[in-house]
Amino acid sequence: MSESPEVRTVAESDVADWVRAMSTGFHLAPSVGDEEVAARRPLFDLSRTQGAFDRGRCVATFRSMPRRLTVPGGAAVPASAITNVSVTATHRRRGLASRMMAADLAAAKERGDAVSILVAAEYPIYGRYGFGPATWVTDWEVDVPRAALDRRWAGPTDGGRVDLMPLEEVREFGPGLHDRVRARTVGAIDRTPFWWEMSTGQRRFASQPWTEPFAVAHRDATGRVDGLATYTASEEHWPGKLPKVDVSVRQLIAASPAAETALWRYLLSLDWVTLLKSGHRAPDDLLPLLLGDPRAARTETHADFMWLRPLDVPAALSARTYAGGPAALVLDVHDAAGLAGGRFLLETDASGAAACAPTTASADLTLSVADLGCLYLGDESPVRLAALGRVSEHSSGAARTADVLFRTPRRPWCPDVF
Ligand SMILES: CC(=O)SCCNC(=O)CCNC(=O)[C@H](O)C(C)(C)COP(=O)(O)OP(=O)(O)OC[C@H]1O[C@@H](n2cnc3c(N)ncnc32)[C@H](O)[C@@H]1OP(=O)(O)O
Repeated sequence: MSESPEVRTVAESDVADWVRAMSTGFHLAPSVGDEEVAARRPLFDLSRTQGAFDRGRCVATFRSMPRRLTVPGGAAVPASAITNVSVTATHRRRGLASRMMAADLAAAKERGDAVSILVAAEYPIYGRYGFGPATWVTDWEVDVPRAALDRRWAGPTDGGRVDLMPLEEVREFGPGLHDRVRARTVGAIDRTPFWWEMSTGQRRFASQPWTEPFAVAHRDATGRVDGLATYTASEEHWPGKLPKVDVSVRQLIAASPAAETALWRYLLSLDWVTLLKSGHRAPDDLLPLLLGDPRAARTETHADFMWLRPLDVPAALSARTYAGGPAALVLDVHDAAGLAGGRFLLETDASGAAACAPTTASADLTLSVADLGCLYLGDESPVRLAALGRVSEHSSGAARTADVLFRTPRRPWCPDVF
């Protein structure tokens, strides 16, 4: 075997080769034009962008970005969001991804990030690095004619209204609305100006063909924008003279159930539309139960989505709120990488607030840092993990106590691919 490639942060002069390597690793294209490199360049913080170089050529890519992650109770914790992890096929399974991951996690820990997050391309990759699936997604396809909804729907009847909106206005209203939605959505992350420019066509990548979406906003009775949906429609077909159009939702965010309901009703009442593709939603999204016949919403995808790795257990656990307090629980967290493990006392009060600090008291529960990642946003059940043998109970009923404390009434949801 040839000598081991050099793993390091990239310099400005490496960027084009790094983008080419990432494009190769993701099977996008073997070469990348200057225009595409320039379009992607604002995304990279070079101090957080790593590459592996073999004889001067980039063969592996990895970068991370600062994000704020909403946790139960509405606080946002500093998160290191990992993306663009790729190793060229000729260099796989030699530990390159592991070396870049170790360097990035150590830097995130050093910076004081509470957690690292990522969207896993494949389930088996990231558990070994201490990540566990913290949010899941469901995509539905609604057979609209079978949805048993009144097709005479003509807009909200509670004083709200639904209006189509040009994309310039989406850029104006979207960020403020998203901040409100994010504060009430456990698992959501902040969106950058770049995100809004990409999603509204102001910035484009040559490799990604652009279709301008329709945008529709919901305003409450006071006229304030409190919901936004963007969507595209397929070409229409007329089999047997019956109109047939698919609508694909790109995003649907809402700051109230009324806005969310009105936007789904609008989409489900579009004339000619026979199929509505929801895109990635929380598994307990309102959508199926808004239908007269929820079976008309067929689950197209149900899968893990955002994976989370605790880096600072006391900071992460004391940032969120808990149900059923006051309570105390000692967690023994195992972390093979030596970044976040230890024994911690979690104490919650009746308001849901918590303190968490290292302790020498005996443990109630033992679990891996990856399984703490599964529990952190409230999605997974400690009782279920105990049944699987992944959480060990040392005091009777401790898993059940943890279940009451950690789980949330609604499931966490990260609306964005990153
Ligand atoms: C957040 C994101 O960016 S997700 C995108 C991830 N990228 C992709 O899926 C693109 C295609 N795949 C790749 O580029 C590479 O295969 C990667 C990045 C997934 C892995 O890179 P490698 O350098 O081969 O990983 P590395 O050699 O460090 O492997 C470490 C361990 O993970 C295992 N592993 C790596 N990838 C996979 C996989 N896809 N499925 C199962 N196990 C895997 C290896 O077998 C190895 O196991 P071991 O420690 O028991 O020997």
